[in-house]
Amino acid sequence: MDDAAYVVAFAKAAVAAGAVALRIESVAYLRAVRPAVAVPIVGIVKRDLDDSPVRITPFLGDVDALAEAGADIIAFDATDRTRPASVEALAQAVRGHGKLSMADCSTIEDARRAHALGIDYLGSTLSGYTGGPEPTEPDLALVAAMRELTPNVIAEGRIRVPEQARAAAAAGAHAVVVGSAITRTEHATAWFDEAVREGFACAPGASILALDIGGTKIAVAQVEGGTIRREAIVATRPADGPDAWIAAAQSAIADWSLSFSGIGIAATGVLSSEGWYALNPETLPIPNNYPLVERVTEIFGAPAIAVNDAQAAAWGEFIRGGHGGKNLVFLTISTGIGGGIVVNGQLLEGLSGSFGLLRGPANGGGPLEGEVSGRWIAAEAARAGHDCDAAGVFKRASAGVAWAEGIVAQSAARVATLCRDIQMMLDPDHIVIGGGIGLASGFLDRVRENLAALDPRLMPNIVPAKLGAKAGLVGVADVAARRLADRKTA
Ligand SMILES: CC(=O)N[C@H](C=O)[C@@H](O)[C@H](O)[C@H](O)COP(=O)(O)O
Repeated sequence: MDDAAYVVAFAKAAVAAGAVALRIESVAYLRAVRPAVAVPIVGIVKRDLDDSPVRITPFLGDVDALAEAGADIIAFDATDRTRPASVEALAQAVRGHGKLSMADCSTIEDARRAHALGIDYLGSTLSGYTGGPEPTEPDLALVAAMRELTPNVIAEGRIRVPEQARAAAAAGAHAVVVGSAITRTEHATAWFDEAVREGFACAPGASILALDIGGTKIAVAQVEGGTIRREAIVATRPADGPDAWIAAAQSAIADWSLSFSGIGIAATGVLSSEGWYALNPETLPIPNNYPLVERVTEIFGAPAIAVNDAQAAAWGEFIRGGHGGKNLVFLTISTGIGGGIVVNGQLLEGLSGSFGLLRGPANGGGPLEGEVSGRWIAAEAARAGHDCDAAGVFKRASAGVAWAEGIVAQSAARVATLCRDIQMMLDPDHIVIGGGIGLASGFLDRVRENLAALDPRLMPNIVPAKLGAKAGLVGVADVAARRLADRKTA
């Protein structure tokens, strides 16, 4: 598309569609376009310099050439970086030709300086291009901040779809520049290509192998488009170590003739860029920083990703639980308490959602899960002289046995406090509760009863989990499909 004939054709098409001005790069293209359209033209020259990162109209001579070629407005880099000509000198040169000036800014500080120099238009052009990773969205916050300085704000950079152009205008832009989405057809085509590939990975036919490695069992499933096609479960033998756990998963599916595009691993503990490690080695004694993703990739021969099991389950409930909304907190209350948080449709990872490790209310500041979970319920029963597990305590509580009711009530009250605190911190649309204790008969009702006196506006919306033990498999398969598709197109 880098050809004067195409540039002229794009220019005419833009004007025919309603564009009130054009931004044209290079003196040659400006000369070609000038006689073809009647609208004002913002002219720039782009250069790659050895001794300066400034690319847009760096030299005073560029200003002269653009003015001569018929630009009405001349734009130049207005960032505070090493440069051949100062912003002030460029602005003066533009003024000297009787033209209007546009400052291509990267920050509000650039804009302030440019405005103080009397530059006519402030553009958000260079936001995101002066270091660090390139953002994907337009910088509308900068547009809005510049609008506080002057109404002559031009929104520019990464405006790809009409909705973003509308939002830029609504944020206070006087004009909106759309570049690549219109003229770099090779880029626009690549965006669609990427989106389609991402879709393929989540499509009904795409198979993901999902592993859910917990303290007592390992579930392996073939997941297609969010549906579990087959599943196998093997016991985790904690003492054997991770190589053996992976080998057990592999032998569990030895007779599946299966091809899959990727692997998602949901696992207890923390999955960090350094590897896999246990927060609570009692659940599973994971050696520190075990390279789980690398080993699984090697052994199964397909690309893998890994996510904490409760976080994977949170994602599974978010995408398939039918709860609605964009924000959700998931709690699984069983032998311990796991959790996951989805904010604005994004899953939080790392340590987030380690609700079981919050400080409990009892003396000593021990972890909350040690004062709520199934293990605690059974231990409380034993302390009271009754030999039964958590399920037995629940059975007796439902039958109205006072000591059992007391234990369940205490656990539910602590979960209620946790839900209240979560609501205050994150204000999620739903708090989804799963796990053997969380879903035990009457437990959620008791949690809600404890919150009955709360101001209704602060009341958490507590709902039961829908996917049960499958949530982690479904969730991690989806995370894998998305990430692996991203990787393919990166
Ligand atoms: C950073 C930089 O060099 N921007 C340049 C400025 O002229 C152009 O490459 C961009 O295409 C233009 O700003 C429009 O933005 P987008 O193509 O994202 O709609």
